Amino acid sequence: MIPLTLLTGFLGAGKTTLLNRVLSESHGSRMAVIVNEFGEVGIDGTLVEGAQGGVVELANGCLCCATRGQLLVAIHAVLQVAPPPDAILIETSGLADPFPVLSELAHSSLVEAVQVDGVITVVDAENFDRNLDSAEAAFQQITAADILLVNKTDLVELDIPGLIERGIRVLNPSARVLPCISGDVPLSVLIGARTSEKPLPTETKHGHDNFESTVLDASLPFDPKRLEKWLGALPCDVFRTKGFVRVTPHRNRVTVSAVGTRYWLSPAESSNAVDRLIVIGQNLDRAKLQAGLDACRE
Ligand SMILES: Nc1nc2c(ncn2[C@@H]2O[C@H](COP(=O)(O)OP(=O)(O)OP(=O)(O)O)[C@@H](O)[C@H]2O)c(=O)[nH]1
Repeated sequence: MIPLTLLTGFLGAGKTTLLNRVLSESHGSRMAVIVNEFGEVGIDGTLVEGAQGGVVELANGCLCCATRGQLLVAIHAVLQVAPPPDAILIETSGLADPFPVLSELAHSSLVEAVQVDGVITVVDAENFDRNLDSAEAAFQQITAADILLVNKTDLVELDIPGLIERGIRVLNPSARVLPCISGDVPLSVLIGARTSEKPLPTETKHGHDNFESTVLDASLPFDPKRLEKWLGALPCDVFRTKGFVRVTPHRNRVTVSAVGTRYWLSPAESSNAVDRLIVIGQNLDRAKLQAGLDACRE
């Protein structure tokens, strides 16, 4: 049986950051990674580095609904690669309810081949309350977890992780809770994380709480100062922005990542990425967002 880990957590909580950390530390182990994105265009597949067992990207819909059938196809495909991977890690979209995914794994033709090794949920310490207030999926991600990583503790006051842990305990008393920065926890903690077989709900209330995604064209170079100003003033309904753009003066490609109005720009590793931004949020005004971005051009 090949161990399968489900990595979940709300939009921008730090799942890909943790995944890359795990991959960089899991020397010698062939890990296959399946990444799922809510938006129609996948970015995470480009941002995942070093999966020796391969990376499969499932974009255009959430694993817990639209892309459901595709997950089994993807796992079967991963298992057919020779030699088969030592472990499989699935990063769900930030809006995924993990329970339907677990239920599908439990009832599928895969029960003889893979075994759920644990559900790891990354919690964004800076946006804990907001995320829980905005989406049912944020509750389900906490409830389903074997391990909860309270991430981004560098961005909050010292007493906040403790308060978050108390809140988590109400929803999930049995999980292990660990505070961290950039998913920095020992790999040994994440392996074999399953604490107990949680009963799967017979019915799940499903929906994405009016979340939607849109793609903004970013094909011309930007003035970095204007871009930063725009990112730092995005409307409050924008939860997550990510993608690639080119910036002046040398037209270097950078990775853009923003959670709410907190943003990160870093040199892009990938040379074959497309210059565009994916925006995920509620009540998105695409025309206004594109106009705002266009105004940041050089
Ligand atoms: N300051 C700080 N930044 C962090 C930490 N963890 C992650 N980040 C940053 O937060 C942003 C989002 O992190 P990701 O790992 O992409 O989050 P994600 O959960 O994969 O996001 P989605 O899959 O798009 O929902 C990135 O720009 C990270 O560099 C942390 O502990 N502290």
